[in-house]
Amino acid sequence: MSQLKQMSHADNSAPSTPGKFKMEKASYFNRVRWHASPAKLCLWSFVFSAAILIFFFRSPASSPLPADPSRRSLRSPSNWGGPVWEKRVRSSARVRSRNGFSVLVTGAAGFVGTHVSAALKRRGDGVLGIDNFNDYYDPSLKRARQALLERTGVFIVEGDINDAALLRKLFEVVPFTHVMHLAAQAGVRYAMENPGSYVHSNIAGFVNLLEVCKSVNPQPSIVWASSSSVYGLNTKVPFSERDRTDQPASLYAATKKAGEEIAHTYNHIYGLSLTGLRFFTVYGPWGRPDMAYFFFTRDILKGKTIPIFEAANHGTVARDFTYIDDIVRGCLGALDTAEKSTGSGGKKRGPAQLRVFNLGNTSPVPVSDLVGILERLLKTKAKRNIMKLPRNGDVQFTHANISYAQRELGYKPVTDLQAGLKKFVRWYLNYYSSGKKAVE
Ligand SMILES: O=C(O)[C@H]1O[C@H](OP(=O)(O)OP(=O)(O)OC[C@H]2O[C@@H](n3ccc(=O)[nH]c3=O)[C@H](O)[C@@H]2O)[C@H](O)[C@@H](O)[C@H]1O
Repeated sequence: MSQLKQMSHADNSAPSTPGKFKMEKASYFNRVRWHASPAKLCLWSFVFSAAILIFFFRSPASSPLPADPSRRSLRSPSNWGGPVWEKRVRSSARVRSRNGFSVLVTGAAGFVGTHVSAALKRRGDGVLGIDNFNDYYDPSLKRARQALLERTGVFIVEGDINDAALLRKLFEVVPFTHVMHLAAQAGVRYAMENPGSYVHSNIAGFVNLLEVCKSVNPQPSIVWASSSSVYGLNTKVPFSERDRTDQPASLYAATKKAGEEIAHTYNHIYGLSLTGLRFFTVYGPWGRPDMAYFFFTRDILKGKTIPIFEAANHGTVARDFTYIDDIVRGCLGALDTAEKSTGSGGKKRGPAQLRVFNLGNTSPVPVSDLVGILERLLKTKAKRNIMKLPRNGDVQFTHANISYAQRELGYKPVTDLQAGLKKFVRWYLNYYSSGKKAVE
Protein backbone atom coordinates (compact mmCIF):
# COMPACT_ATOMS: atom_id res chain seq x y z
CA MET A 1 0.00 0.00 0.00
CA SER A 2 2.73 2.45 1.00
CA GLN A 3 4.68 1.43 -2.06
CA LEU A 4 1.64 2.26 -4.19
CA LYS A 5 1.44 5.70 -2.62
CA GLN A 6 5.12 6.22 -3.23
CA MET A 7 4.62 5.18 -6.84
CA SER A 8 1.79 7.60 -7.52
CA HIS A 9 3.71 10.41 -5.88
CA ALA A 10 6.72 9.60 -8.05
CA ASP A 11 4.47 9.46 -11.08
CA ASN A 12 3.49 13.07 -10.53
CA SER A 13 7.09 14.10 -10.47
CA ALA A 14 7.86 12.31 -13.74
CA PRO A 15 8.57 14.50 -16.78
CA SER A 16 5.70 15.07 -19.18
CA THR A 17 7.99 14.42 -22.11
CA PRO A 18 8.34 10.68 -22.61
CA GLY A 19 11.88 9.41 -22.71
CA LYS A 20 13.31 12.22 -20.61
CA PHE A 21 14.33 11.62 -17.06
CA LYS A 22 15.35 14.18 -14.52
CA MET A 23 18.36 12.17 -13.43
CA GLU A 24 19.10 14.53 -10.58
CA LYS A 25 15.77 13.42 -9.07
CA ALA A 26 16.62 9.80 -9.66
CA SER A 27 14.32 8.41 -7.02
CA TYR A 28 13.44 4.86 -6.05
CA PHE A 29 10.58 5.05 -8.53
CA ASN A 30 12.83 6.07 -11.37
CA ARG A 31 14.88 3.00 -10.68
CA VAL A 32 11.74 0.89 -10.75
CA ARG A 33 10.72 2.54 -13.96
CA TRP A 34 14.03 1.72 -15.52
CA HIS A 35 13.54 -1.92 -14.55
CA ALA A 36 10.06 -1.74 -16.00
CA SER A 37 11.23 -1.35 -19.56
CA PRO A 38 8.97 -3.43 -21.90
CA ALA A 39 11.42 -6.32 -22.25
CA LYS A 40 12.07 -6.51 -18.50
CA LEU A 41 8.40 -6.13 -17.76
CA CYS A 42 7.69 -9.10 -20.03
CA LEU A 43 10.37 -11.18 -18.35
CA TRP A 44 9.15 -10.40 -14.84
CA SER A 45 5.51 -11.07 -15.74
CA PHE A 46 6.57 -14.42 -17.19
CA VAL A 47 8.54 -15.34 -14.06
CA PHE A 48 5.67 -14.24 -11.82
CA SER A 49 3.03 -16.20 -13.78
CA ALA A 50 5.24 -19.28 -13.85
CA ALA A 51 5.71 -19.09 -10.07
CA ILE A 52 1.94 -18.90 -9.55
CA LEU A 53 1.34 -21.85 -11.89
CA ILE A 54 4.01 -23.97 -10.18
CA PHE A 55 2.49 -23.15 -6.79
CA PHE A 56 -0.97 -24.31 -7.83
CA PHE A 57 0.13 -27.43 -9.69
CA ARG A 58 2.36 -28.60 -6.83
CA SER A 59 -0.44 -28.12 -4.30
CA PRO A 60 -3.02 -30.88 -3.74
CA ALA A 61 -6.08 -30.61 -5.98
CA SER A 62 -8.35 -27.72 -5.19
CA SER A 63 -10.77 -28.54 -2.45
CA PRO A 64 -13.96 -27.05 -1.08
CA LEU A 65 -12.21 -25.40 1.83
CA PRO A 66 -14.60 -24.59 4.64
CA ALA A 67 -15.25 -20.87 4.96
CA ASP A 68 -14.66 -20.97 8.69
CA PRO A 69 -10.90 -21.18 9.29
CA SER A 70 -11.46 -22.73 12.72
CA ARG A 71 -12.67 -25.85 10.93
CA ARG A 72 -10.19 -28.45 9.98
CA SER A 73 -7.91 -27.82 7.08
CA LEU A 74 -8.41 -30.05 4.06
CA ARG A 75 -5.06 -29.15 2.62
CA SER A 76 -2.15 -31.35 3.36
CA PRO A 77 1.57 -30.97 3.15
CA SER A 78 3.19 -32.32 0.02
CA ASN A 79 6.83 -32.53 1.03
CA TRP A 80 7.52 -35.77 -0.72
CA GLY A 81 10.07 -36.96 -3.22
CA GLY A 82 13.83 -37.34 -3.41
CA PRO A 83 16.11 -40.39 -3.19
CA VAL A 84 15.99 -40.70 0.62
CA TRP A 85 12.20 -40.55 0.62
CA GLU A 86 11.99 -43.12 -2.21
CA LYS A 87 14.30 -45.45 -0.31
CA ARG A 88 12.04 -45.27 2.76
CA VAL A 89 8.98 -45.94 0.59
CA ARG A 90 10.62 -48.97 -1.04
CA SER A 91 11.89 -50.40 2.20
CA SER A 92 8.52 -50.04 3.96
CA ALA A 93 6.71 -51.75 1.06
CA ARG A 94 9.22 -54.60 0.72
CA VAL A 95 7.55 -58.00 0.98
CA ARG A 96 9.17 -60.27 3.56
CA SER A 97 7.12 -63.43 3.27
CA ARG A 98 6.62 -65.94 0.47
CA ASN A 99 3.65 -64.90 -1.70
CA GLY A 100 3.21 -61.78 0.43
CA PHE A 101 1.50 -58.65 -0.86
CA SER A 102 2.76 -55.12 -1.17
CA VAL A 103 -0.10 -53.02 0.17
CA LEU A 104 -0.70 -49.30 0.00
CA VAL A 105 -2.81 -48.45 3.06
CA THR A 106 -4.59 -45.11 2.82
CA GLY A 107 -5.58 -43.51 6.12
CA ALA A 108 -2.80 -45.50 7.80
CA ALA A 109 -2.64 -43.16 10.80
CA GLY A 110 -6.37 -43.64 11.36
CA PHE A 111 -7.87 -46.10 13.83
CA VAL A 112 -8.57 -49.03 11.50
CA GLY A 113 -5.64 -48.09 9.22
CA THR A 114 -3.11 -48.42 12.02
CA HIS A 115 -4.37 -51.81 13.17
CA VAL A 116 -4.59 -53.21 9.63
CA SER A 117 -1.11 -51.91 8.71
CA ALA A 118 0.43 -53.46 11.83
CA ALA A 119 -1.29 -56.81 11.17
CA LEU A 120 -0.14 -56.90 7.55
CA LYS A 121 3.41 -56.04 8.53
CA ARG A 122 3.41 -58.70 11.24
CA ARG A 123 2.62 -61.43 8.73
CA GLY A 124 5.34 -60.31 6.31
CA ASP A 125 3.47 -58.20 3.78
CA GLY A 126 5.06 -54.99 2.54
CA VAL A 127 3.09 -51.99 3.80
CA LEU A 128 3.25 -48.35 2.89
CA GLY A 129 0.89 -45.89 4.55
CA ILE A 130 -0.43 -42.57 3.37
CA ASP A 131 -2.31 -40.13 5.59
CA ASN A 132 -3.01 -36.40 5.53
CA PHE A 133 -3.01 -36.11 9.35
CA ASN A 134 -5.95 -33.72 9.30
CA ASP A 135 -7.28 -32.28 12.55
CA TYR A 136 -10.82 -33.70 12.50
CA TYR A 137 -9.79 -35.08 15.89
CA ASP A 138 -6.64 -34.62 17.96
CA PRO A 139 -3.77 -35.13 15.48
CA SER A 140 -1.42 -36.06 18.36
CA LEU A 141 -3.25 -39.40 18.56
CA LYS A 142 -2.55 -39.92 14.86
CA ARG A 143 1.11 -39.04 15.46
CA ALA A 144 1.27 -41.56 18.30
CA ARG A 145 -0.17 -44.24 15.99
CA GLN A 146 2.40 -43.22 13.37
CA ALA A 147 5.20 -43.65 15.91
CA LEU A 148 3.80 -47.06 16.80
CA LEU A 149 3.83 -48.13 13.15
CA GLU A 150 7.26 -46.69 12.54
CA ARG A 151 8.63 -48.99 15.23
CA THR A 152 7.28 -51.95 13.24
CA GLY A 153 8.86 -50.67 10.02
CA VAL A 154 5.81 -49.05 8.40
CA PHE A 155 6.45 -45.65 6.86
CA ILE A 156 3.49 -43.29 6.48
CA VAL A 157 3.80 -40.79 3.66
CA GLU A 158 2.25 -37.48 4.60
CA GLY A 159 -0.11 -36.54 1.80
CA ASP A 160 -3.67 -36.45 0.57
CA ILE A 161 -5.40 -39.05 -1.60
CA ASN A 162 -6.53 -36.13 -3.76
CA ASP A 163 -2.91 -35.57 -4.77
CA ALA A 164 -2.75 -37.52 -8.05
CA ALA A 165 0.92 -36.72 -8.66
CA LEU A 166 1.84 -38.19 -5.28
CA LEU A 167 -0.19 -41.36 -5.86
CA ARG A 168 1.31 -41.82 -9.31
CA LYS A 169 4.77 -41.39 -7.85
CA LEU A 170 4.09 -44.02 -5.19
CA PHE A 171 3.03 -46.53 -7.85
CA GLU A 172 6.11 -45.62 -9.86
CA VAL A 173 8.33 -46.45 -6.91
CA VAL A 174 6.38 -49.58 -5.82
CA PRO A 175 4.11 -51.71 -8.05
CA PHE A 176 1.58 -52.31 -5.25
CA THR A 177 -0.36 -55.55 -5.58
CA HIS A 178 -3.15 -54.29 -3.28
CA VAL A 179 -4.63 -51.08 -1.98
CA MET A 180 -6.38 -51.07 1.39
CA HIS A 181 -8.32 -47.84 1.15
CA LEU A 182 -9.31 -46.61 4.61
CA ALA A 183 -8.76 -42.86 4.26
CA ALA A 184 -12.12 -41.15 4.70
CA GLN A 185 -13.99 -38.42 6.47
CA ALA A 186 -15.76 -40.42 9.17
CA GLY A 187 -18.51 -39.55 11.65
CA VAL A 188 -22.20 -39.21 10.90
CA ARG A 189 -22.99 -36.07 12.90
CA TYR A 190 -20.03 -33.91 11.72
CA ALA A 191 -21.42 -34.07 8.18
CA MET A 192 -23.89 -31.32 9.08
CA GLU A 193 -21.05 -29.06 10.21
CA ASN A 194 -18.60 -29.63 7.39
CA PRO A 195 -20.25 -31.31 4.39
CA GLY A 196 -17.42 -30.32 2.04
CA SER A 197 -14.93 -32.51 3.86
CA TYR A 198 -17.07 -35.62 3.09
CA VAL A 199 -17.20 -34.79 -0.60
CA HIS A 200 -13.46 -34.04 -0.61
CA SER A 201 -12.33 -37.30 1.00
CA ASN A 202 -15.05 -39.86 0.39
CA ILE A 203 -15.94 -38.94 -3.17
CA ALA A 204 -13.25 -36.79 -4.83
CA GLY A 205 -10.43 -38.61 -3.01
CA PHE A 206 -11.82 -42.05 -3.84
CA VAL A 207 -12.26 -41.16 -7.51
CA ASN A 208 -8.73 -39.78 -7.63
CA LEU A 209 -7.35 -42.98 -6.13
CA LEU A 210 -9.32 -45.14 -8.60
CA GLU A 211 -8.18 -43.00 -11.52
CA VAL A 212 -4.57 -43.67 -10.59
CA CYS A 213 -5.21 -47.38 -9.87
CA LYS A 214 -6.93 -47.96 -13.20
CA SER A 215 -4.04 -46.44 -15.18
CA VAL A 216 -1.12 -48.20 -13.53
CA ASN A 217 0.24 -51.46 -14.78
CA PRO A 218 -0.33 -53.88 -13.13
CA GLN A 219 -3.56 -52.61 -11.63
CA PRO A 220 -3.82 -53.38 -7.90
CA SER A 221 -6.76 -55.14 -6.24
CA ILE A 222 -8.62 -52.72 -4.00
CA VAL A 223 -10.35 -53.32 -0.67
CA TRP A 224 -12.03 -50.27 0.80
CA ALA A 225 -14.13 -49.12 3.74
CA SER A 226 -17.81 -48.59 3.16
CA SER A 227 -20.15 -48.35 6.13
CA SER A 228 -23.14 -49.87 7.89
CA SER A 229 -24.69 -46.42 7.59
CA VAL A 230 -25.63 -47.18 3.95
CA TYR A 231 -28.62 -49.15 5.35
CA GLY A 232 -29.95 -45.79 6.53
CA LEU A 233 -33.59 -45.85 7.55
CA ASN A 234 -34.15 -49.55 6.76
CA THR A 235 -36.26 -51.32 9.37
CA LYS A 236 -35.79 -54.96 8.34
CA VAL A 237 -33.11 -56.61 10.51
CA PRO A 238 -30.52 -57.97 10.41
CA PHE A 239 -29.12 -55.92 7.54
CA SER A 240 -28.14 -58.04 4.58
CA GLU A 241 -25.97 -57.02 1.62
CA ARG A 242 -28.98 -57.68 -0.61
CA ASP A 243 -31.15 -55.09 1.19
CA ARG A 244 -31.93 -51.69 -0.29
CA THR A 245 -29.43 -48.91 0.44
CA ASP A 246 -31.22 -45.95 -1.04
CA GLN A 247 -32.37 -44.07 2.05
CA PRO A 248 -29.27 -42.76 3.82
CA ALA A 249 -29.85 -40.68 6.96
CA SER A 250 -26.64 -38.64 6.76
CA LEU A 251 -24.38 -37.12 4.15
CA TYR A 252 -21.67 -39.44 5.46
CA ALA A 253 -23.86 -42.41 4.57
CA ALA A 254 -24.70 -40.88 1.20
CA THR A 255 -21.00 -40.46 0.33
CA LYS A 256 -20.28 -44.09 1.31
CA LYS A 257 -23.20 -45.24 -0.81
CA ALA A 258 -21.86 -43.07 -3.65
CA GLY A 259 -18.51 -44.83 -3.15
CA GLU A 260 -20.18 -48.19 -3.74
CA GLU A 261 -21.68 -46.95 -7.01
CA ILE A 262 -18.35 -45.41 -8.05
CA ALA A 263 -16.68 -48.76 -7.31
CA HIS A 264 -19.18 -50.43 -9.62
CA THR A 265 -18.31 -48.00 -12.42
CA TYR A 266 -14.54 -48.51 -12.16
CA ASN A 267 -15.00 -52.25 -12.00
CA HIS A 268 -17.27 -52.20 -15.03
CA ILE A 269 -15.21 -49.87 -17.22
CA TYR A 270 -11.63 -50.59 -16.22
CA GLY A 271 -11.65 -54.11 -14.77
CA LEU A 272 -10.55 -53.05 -11.28
CA SER A 273 -11.07 -55.71 -8.62
CA LEU A 274 -12.99 -53.97 -5.83
CA THR A 275 -14.23 -55.14 -2.45
CA GLY A 276 -16.25 -52.82 -0.19
CA LEU A 277 -16.49 -53.56 3.53
CA ARG A 278 -19.48 -52.21 5.46
CA PHE A 279 -18.00 -51.68 8.93
CA PHE A 280 -20.42 -51.66 11.89
CA THR A 281 -19.41 -49.13 14.63
CA VAL A 282 -15.82 -50.27 15.11
CA TYR A 283 -14.31 -49.70 18.57
CA GLY A 284 -11.21 -50.58 20.55
CA PRO A 285 -7.74 -49.43 21.65
CA TRP A 286 -6.33 -46.51 19.64
CA GLY A 287 -9.91 -45.65 18.64
CA ARG A 288 -11.50 -42.43 17.43
CA PRO A 289 -12.19 -39.76 20.07
CA ASP A 290 -15.26 -38.54 18.15
CA MET A 291 -17.06 -41.84 18.76
CA ALA A 292 -19.52 -42.24 21.64
CA TYR A 293 -17.75 -45.06 23.54
CA PHE A 294 -14.55 -42.97 23.52
CA PHE A 295 -15.91 -39.62 24.64
CA PHE A 296 -18.33 -41.27 27.10
CA THR A 297 -15.26 -42.81 28.78
CA ARG A 298 -13.51 -39.44 28.89
CA ASP A 299 -16.57 -37.60 30.21
CA ILE A 300 -17.56 -40.21 32.79
CA LEU A 301 -14.04 -39.95 34.23
CA LYS A 302 -14.31 -36.16 34.26
CA GLY A 303 -17.69 -36.27 35.97
CA LYS A 304 -19.33 -34.60 32.97
CA THR A 305 -22.88 -35.36 31.92
CA ILE A 306 -23.18 -37.60 28.86
CA PRO A 307 -26.07 -37.33 26.40
CA ILE A 308 -27.65 -40.73 25.74
CA PHE A 309 -30.01 -40.83 22.80
CA GLU A 310 -33.32 -42.64 22.80
CA ALA A 311 -35.89 -43.02 20.03
CA ALA A 312 -39.52 -41.89 20.10
CA ASN A 313 -41.65 -43.39 22.90
CA HIS A 314 -38.51 -44.27 24.88
CA GLY A 315 -37.43 -46.58 22.04
CA THR A 316 -34.02 -48.22 22.32
CA VAL A 317 -31.10 -46.91 20.27
CA ALA A 318 -28.66 -49.75 19.64
CA ARG A 319 -25.49 -50.51 17.69
CA ASP A 320 -23.84 -53.68 16.46
CA PHE A 321 -20.53 -52.61 18.05
CA THR A 322 -17.65 -54.51 16.43
CA TYR A 323 -14.24 -54.97 18.01
CA ILE A 324 -11.22 -53.81 16.05
CA ASP A 325 -9.38 -57.18 16.01
CA ASP A 326 -12.41 -58.84 14.43
CA ILE A 327 -12.54 -56.08 11.80
CA VAL A 328 -8.83 -56.50 11.08
CA ARG A 329 -9.35 -60.22 10.45
CA GLY A 330 -12.18 -59.33 8.08
CA CYS A 331 -9.95 -56.86 6.22
CA LEU A 332 -7.16 -59.42 5.84
CA GLY A 333 -9.68 -62.01 4.69
CA ALA A 334 -10.90 -59.60 2.03
CA LEU A 335 -7.35 -58.91 0.84
CA ASP A 336 -6.50 -62.62 0.79
CA THR A 337 -9.54 -63.54 -1.30
CA ALA A 338 -9.38 -60.53 -3.64
CA GLU A 339 -8.86 -61.59 -7.23
CA LYS A 340 -6.51 -59.73 -9.54
CA SER A 341 -7.76 -56.73 -11.49
CA THR A 342 -8.14 -57.57 -15.15
CA GLY A 343 -7.28 -54.30 -16.85
CA SER A 344 -4.02 -52.76 -17.87
CA GLY A 345 -2.99 -49.35 -19.05
CA GLY A 346 -6.51 -48.04 -18.40
CA LYS A 347 -8.18 -50.78 -20.50
CA LYS A 348 -10.39 -53.59 -19.24
CA ARG A 349 -9.36 -57.06 -20.45
CA GLY A 350 -12.18 -59.06 -18.89
CA PRO A 351 -14.75 -59.11 -16.08
CA ALA A 352 -13.29 -58.41 -12.64
CA GLN A 353 -14.38 -59.16 -9.10
CA LEU A 354 -16.80 -56.75 -7.40
CA ARG A 355 -17.92 -57.49 -3.85
CA VAL A 356 -19.45 -55.87 -0.80
CA PHE A 357 -19.55 -57.42 2.69
CA ASN A 358 -21.01 -56.61 6.09
CA LEU A 359 -18.39 -56.72 8.84
CA GLY A 360 -20.41 -56.53 12.06
CA ASN A 361 -20.74 -58.40 15.31
CA THR A 362 -24.32 -59.71 14.87
CA SER A 363 -25.42 -58.72 18.39
CA PRO A 364 -26.68 -55.15 18.78
CA VAL A 365 -26.31 -53.56 22.22
CA PRO A 366 -28.43 -50.62 23.47
CA VAL A 367 -26.37 -47.46 24.06
CA SER A 368 -27.57 -47.39 27.68
CA ASP A 369 -26.03 -50.87 28.18
CA LEU A 370 -22.76 -49.63 26.68
CA VAL A 371 -22.77 -46.91 29.35
CA GLY A 372 -23.50 -49.51 32.05
CA ILE A 373 -20.47 -51.57 30.98
CA LEU A 374 -18.27 -48.45 30.99
CA GLU A 375 -19.51 -47.54 34.49
CA ARG A 376 -18.48 -50.94 35.81
CA LEU A 377 -15.10 -50.89 34.07
CA LEU A 378 -14.33 -47.33 35.18
CA LYS A 379 -15.87 -47.88 38.64
CA THR A 380 -17.61 -44.53 38.22
CA LYS A 381 -21.29 -43.68 37.93
CA ALA A 382 -22.14 -41.80 34.74
CA LYS A 383 -24.21 -38.63 34.85
CA ARG A 384 -26.79 -39.55 32.22
CA ASN A 385 -28.85 -37.10 30.25
CA ILE A 386 -31.40 -39.14 28.33
CA MET A 387 -32.44 -37.16 25.28
CA LYS A 388 -34.40 -37.60 22.10
CA LEU A 389 -32.34 -38.90 19.17
CA PRO A 390 -31.54 -35.70 17.29
CA ARG A 391 -32.25 -35.56 13.59
CA ASN A 392 -28.57 -35.18 12.75
CA GLY A 393 -27.73 -38.33 10.85
CA ASP A 394 -27.99 -41.01 13.53
CA VAL A 395 -30.15 -44.05 12.87
CA GLN A 396 -31.98 -45.94 15.60
CA PHE A 397 -30.19 -49.27 15.30
CA THR A 398 -27.80 -51.38 13.27
CA HIS A 399 -27.52 -55.15 13.09
CA ALA A 400 -25.37 -57.08 10.65
CA ASN A 401 -26.09 -60.31 8.89
CA ILE A 402 -22.57 -61.64 8.29
CA SER A 403 -23.25 -64.97 6.61
CA TYR A 404 -21.83 -63.82 3.26
CA ALA A 405 -18.55 -62.63 4.87
CA GLN A 406 -18.45 -65.82 6.90
CA ARG A 407 -18.72 -67.93 3.77
CA GLU A 408 -16.38 -65.96 1.51
CA LEU A 409 -13.83 -64.45 3.89
CA GLY A 410 -13.95 -66.86 6.82
CA TYR A 411 -15.03 -63.85 8.91
CA LYS A 412 -16.09 -64.75 12.45
CA PRO A 413 -16.21 -62.08 15.15
CA VAL A 414 -15.23 -63.43 18.57
CA THR A 415 -15.21 -60.40 20.88
CA ASP A 416 -18.30 -59.29 22.77
CA LEU A 417 -18.77 -55.68 23.86
CA GLN A 418 -17.86 -56.35 27.51
CA ALA A 419 -14.53 -57.98 26.56
CA GLY A 420 -13.73 -55.40 23.89
CA LEU A 421 -14.48 -52.42 26.10
CA LYS A 422 -12.31 -53.91 28.84
CA LYS A 423 -9.38 -53.83 26.43
CA PHE A 424 -10.28 -50.32 25.30
CA VAL A 425 -10.51 -48.98 28.86
CA ARG A 426 -7.19 -50.55 29.78
CA TRP A 427 -5.58 -48.88 26.78
CA TYR A 428 -7.34 -45.55 27.46
CA LEU A 429 -6.20 -45.34 31.08
CA ASN A 430 -2.69 -46.36 30.14
CA TYR A 431 -2.45 -43.94 27.21
CA TYR A 432 -3.88 -40.88 28.92
CA SER A 433 -2.26 -41.42 32.30
CA SER A 434 1.27 -41.81 31.05
CA GLY A 435 1.81 -38.73 28.97
CA LYS A 436 0.38 -40.46 25.88
CA LYS A 437 3.44 -42.68 25.70
CA ALA A 438 1.77 -46.00 26.39
CA VAL A 439 1.78 -48.64 23.75
CA GLU A 440 -0.32 -51.75 23.96
O1 LIG B 1 -21.07 -48.11 11.47
C1 LIG B 1 -20.71 -47.12 10.84
O2 LIG B 1 -20.60 -47.14 9.64
C2 LIG B 1 -20.45 -45.84 11.54
O3 LIG B 1 -20.11 -46.15 12.89
C3 LIG B 1 -19.92 -45.04 13.70
O4 LIG B 1 -21.10 -44.27 13.76
P1 LIG B 1 -22.11 -44.53 14.99
O5 LIG B 1 -22.60 -45.91 14.97
O6 LIG B 1 -23.11 -43.45 14.94
O7 LIG B 1 -21.12 -44.40 16.24
P2 LIG B 1 -21.07 -43.34 17.42
O8 LIG B 1 -21.02 -41.98 16.90
O9 LIG B 1 -19.97 -43.77 18.31
O10 LIG B 1 -22.46 -43.55 18.15
C4 LIG B 1 -22.72 -44.80 18.78
C5 LIG B 1 -24.09 -44.75 19.42
O11 LIG B 1 -24.12 -43.78 20.46
C6 LIG B 1 -25.20 -42.88 20.27
N1 LIG B 1 -24.80 -41.57 20.78
C7 LIG B 1 -23.86 -40.86 20.14
C8 LIG B 1 -23.46 -39.63 20.59
C9 LIG B 1 -24.06 -39.11 21.75
O12 LIG B 1 -23.76 -38.01 22.21
N2 LIG B 1 -25.00 -39.86 22.38
C10 LIG B 1 -25.40 -41.09 21.94
O13 LIG B 1 -26.26 -41.72 22.54
C11 LIG B 1 -25.49 -42.91 18.79
O14 LIG B 1 -26.84 -42.57 18.54
C12 LIG B 1 -25.18 -44.35 18.45
O15 LIG B 1 -26.31 -45.14 18.68
C13 LIG B 1 -18.80 -44.19 13.13
O16 LIG B 1 -18.65 -43.01 13.91
C14 LIG B 1 -19.04 -43.82 11.71
O17 LIG B 1 -17.88 -43.18 11.22
C15 LIG B 1 -19.37 -45.03 10.88
O18 LIG B 1 -18.23 -45.79 10.66
